[in-house]
Amino acid sequence: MRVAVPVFPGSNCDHDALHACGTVMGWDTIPVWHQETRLPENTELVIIPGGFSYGDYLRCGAIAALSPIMADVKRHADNGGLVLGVCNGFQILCEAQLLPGALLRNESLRFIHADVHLRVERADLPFTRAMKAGDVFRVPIAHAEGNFTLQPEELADLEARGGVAFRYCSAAGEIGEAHVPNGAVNGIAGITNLKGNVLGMMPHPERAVDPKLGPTGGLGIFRSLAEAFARA
Ligand SMILES: NC(=O)CC[C@H](N)C(=O)O
Repeated sequence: MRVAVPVFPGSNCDHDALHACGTVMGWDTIPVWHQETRLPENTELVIIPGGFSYGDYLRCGAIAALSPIMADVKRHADNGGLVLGVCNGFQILCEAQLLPGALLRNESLRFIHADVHLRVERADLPFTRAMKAGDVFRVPIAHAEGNFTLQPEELADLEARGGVAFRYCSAAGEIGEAHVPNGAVNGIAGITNLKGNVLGMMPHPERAVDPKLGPTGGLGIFRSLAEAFARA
């Protein structure tokens, strides 16, 4: 499987994505500077990494969404190619209108780093097919603007079409405001587009995949992608 990881000025989780996909999963993983206009030939998965692209100026992800490489990421997504946006990558995908909604400042107005639990809401996606609906996994968050929001009609539409991939929950899988770290509406931690080939999430699965470095709650997503490509 060939993975492209666009790198913007201020990205820092590109290295986590390269480690997870390259070292841990053994995939051919290529960093791509944001000024490039084409993804590498035969790219199957694009991971838009976390970080602080353009210093989070204007709004997180707003400037990166206009970077030259993003036109080719859109083409890749329009052709059904897989795109995973993590944290700042999720913010960039919303700003690029590849996903609906916006990430506002955390309700606490503070940067939060913590481990959270996520409940799988959709287990039929290329990103989740190795998991089951209702499964709970633990991954880290590290963000200042993870408070996902949508206009009420758009939110109703997102929920009705099953666009919510992951929700924050307790270790036992219970849903509720008490388990939402940032104020995100309906406890939404990750969403997918209509076709299910673009997924954005605030938590960092790519930081929880290597047993040498710590817990491996993020592996379900990478195993799902491996399965999706084995069957393709
Ligand atoms: N870890 C990240 O990608 C951080 C995203 C963004 N800079 C924020 O603080 O919300």
